[in-house]
Amino acid sequence: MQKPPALNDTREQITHLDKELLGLLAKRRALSLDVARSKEVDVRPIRDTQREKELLERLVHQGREQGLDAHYVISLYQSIIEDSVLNQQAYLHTKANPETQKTRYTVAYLGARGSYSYLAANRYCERRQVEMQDLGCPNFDDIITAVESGHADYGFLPIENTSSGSINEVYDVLQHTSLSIVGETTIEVGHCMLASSGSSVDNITTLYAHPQPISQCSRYLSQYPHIKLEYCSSSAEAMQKVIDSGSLNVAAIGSAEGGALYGLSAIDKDLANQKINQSRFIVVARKAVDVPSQLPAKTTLIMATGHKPGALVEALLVLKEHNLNMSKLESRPIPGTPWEEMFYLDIDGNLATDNVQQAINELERQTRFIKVLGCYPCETVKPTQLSQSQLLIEPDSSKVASNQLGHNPKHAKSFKDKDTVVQLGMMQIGGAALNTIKHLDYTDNNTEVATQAREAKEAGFEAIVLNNADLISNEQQVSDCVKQINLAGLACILPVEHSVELPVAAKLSDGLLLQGKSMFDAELLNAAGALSTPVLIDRHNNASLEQWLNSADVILNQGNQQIGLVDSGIRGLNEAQKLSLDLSSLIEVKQLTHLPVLVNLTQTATVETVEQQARAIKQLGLNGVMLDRQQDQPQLLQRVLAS
Ligand SMILES: C=C(O[C@@H]1C=C(C(=O)O)C=C[C@H]1O)C(=O)O
Repeated sequence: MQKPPALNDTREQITHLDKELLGLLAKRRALSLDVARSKEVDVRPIRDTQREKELLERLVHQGREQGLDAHYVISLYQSIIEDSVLNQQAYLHTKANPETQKTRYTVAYLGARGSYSYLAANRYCERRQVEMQDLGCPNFDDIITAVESGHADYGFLPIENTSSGSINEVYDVLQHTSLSIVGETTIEVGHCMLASSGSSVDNITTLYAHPQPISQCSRYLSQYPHIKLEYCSSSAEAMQKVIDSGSLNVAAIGSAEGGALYGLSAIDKDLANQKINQSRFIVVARKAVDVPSQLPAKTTLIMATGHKPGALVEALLVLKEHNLNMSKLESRPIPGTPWEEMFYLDIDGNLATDNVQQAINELERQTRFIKVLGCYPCETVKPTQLSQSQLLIEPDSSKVASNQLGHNPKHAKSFKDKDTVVQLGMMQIGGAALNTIKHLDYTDNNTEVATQAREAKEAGFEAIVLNNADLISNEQQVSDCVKQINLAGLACILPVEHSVELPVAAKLSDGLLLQGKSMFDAELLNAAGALSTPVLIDRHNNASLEQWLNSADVILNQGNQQIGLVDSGIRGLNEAQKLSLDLSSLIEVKQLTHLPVLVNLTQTATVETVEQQARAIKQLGLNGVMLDRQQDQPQLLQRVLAS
C-alpha cells in the first residue's frame, strides 16, 4: 500500500480548508441579509420553501457528482438555511421595532453564567449582534421584577422542554405580570456530568442539579442508585457547588459549554432520556412588539372560560371559525379559586391581522377573563425535506457513479503492489496466461451438460458461464448441473441480474457474473460486496469506464476483494455486430486498475473475426476471453493461446 502523507501536513490542510469554509459561510450569511433587505422593500415572506426545495435538489445533485451523499448534503444545508431564515427574521423584526435597536441588552435569566438560560440569552443576543449584559436571578419572580422595574431590558423564561414537558412555574408567573412576550428561542440541551478534572463517574457520590435536568436524565441516574442527589436552583449553582467542594467525588449536571466557563470537565455526556432534548425559552419585555407581516408570528393568550359544560370547546371553535391553528394549550389552576383553570394558548397568527383580532373580540364576549401575553416571531424553522422522487433525481446509477475516481479508489493500480488474482474455483484469473471461459445454456438434461462440459474442457476452456438457469424455482436442478460442470474439471459461473438471485447463486457457483443493468444497482453491488464469492462485473453497453470502475469500488468497499471486470462491448455504429469492442477503453482500463479484465466476445465478434479479436485481447495484456458455442471452433483456442 502507498505510504500516506504525514498526519501533520494533512491536518494543516484540513485546518486551512475549515477556515475557508467558515469564510464562505459568513459570506453566505451576509448575502442572506441582502435578501432580507429586498424582501423588506417588496414585502415578501422571509421563508420561501419552494426556493429551498430547488436549492436542495440542485445541491444533492452537485454533491453526488463530488462523492457526497444526499443525507449529508441535506442535513448540512438544513442547518445553514435555518440560520439564514432566523437571521433574516431577527433583522426585519429589529427594523420594525426601532426601540429594540440597541448595542447592548441587559438580560435577566435564571441562575448564573453557564446555566441553560444564560446560553439561550447569549444565543438570542448573538443573533442580533448585540452585546449582552447578564443579570443572573435566583428565581422566576426575580426575573419578572428585574424587567418590570427597568433593571433589565429582557427576561428569559424556560417554558417547555422536549423531555420533561411544560414548566408550570413559568406559566404561573405569567398570570400576574404586566410584561409582554416579545420573542422565543430554542436551544439544544446537552446534559453532561461535570466534575473537576481527574474525576470519573465511578468516583461520584454526590450530584448537584436543578430538578429539571434530574427529571430529564432519570433513566441515566437510575443506573447509579448510590449517588446522592442534591437539588439546586439552577445548573450554574450546581456547578459552583462542585467548585466550592474542591472534591473529586461530586459532580453537577449541565452543558459542556457552561461547565467550561467554570473549568469543569464533562466526564459523561448525552445523559438525557430523549435523544433530542431541547428547551424553548420565551423572552419578556416591558413593551409589546410588532411583528412584520413577512414573518411567521405566534400570539400567546391566557383565558378563563365560564363554568358551563363545553365552555372550552366553544372557545376553541372560535379559533376554528377564523381558520387559526392552535399550536399549544396548557391549563393551570387559578390561585385562590380551587378547581378553576386558566388556559394558555399559542396561536399561529399575527395579532395585527383581522382574523386574529376578530377571534379575540369574540373570545372576549365568551370568556370570564382574557389577556394577550404577546405576539412575537415564531423561531421554529421546520426543515424543508425532499420527496423520494426529488432525491432520486437520477437513476440508481448515480449512487454508483458518485464514487468518483481520484479519491484513492480501491480499484486503482496505485492501491496495491500486485495485480489482483481471482481464485474462481479451479481457475485463477489474472495470472500471465489468457483465461478462457465458455458460455453454455442451462438444460435440465444432466447427461447433455456433462458431455458439453467434457468437450469444453478438451477444447481448452477453464470455466463455464451457465446462462438462463432459473435459480429461484429450480435450485436443485441447477445445483446438479453445476456439479456436472465441476466434475468435468471446470469452474462454474452463474449470471445474476437481481438481488434476490444473489444468495442462491453464491451458494451454488464458483463465481458470479453481474450482468446488464446490475452494475448500476447499488443495493445489489453492496450485497455482492458482503460475499466472499468472486464477482465478475459485466460492463453495461452504455456505461462509461468510470462507472464500470466505480461499480467495482462499491463491491471492494464492502469487503469482497475478489473482483474481475468483463467487457462485452459497447453500443457502436458497426451494424454487422450487435456491439463493438471498445479498444481504447480496454487499453486504458488495464493501465488504471489492478483488477483482472476479461473480454466477452459473444456479441462483438462474428465467426470470421473472433480469432483476430481474441489475438488483439491477448496482445493488449488483458486476462481472458469468453466465447459462445458458435465461436468455439475446433483448434481456435489452441491457435490463440499459442500465438
Ligand atoms: C435567502 C433566502 O431566504 C430564505 C433562506 C434561504 C437560504 O438560505 O438559501 C432560501 C429561501 C428562503 O427560505 C431567499 O429567499 O433566497
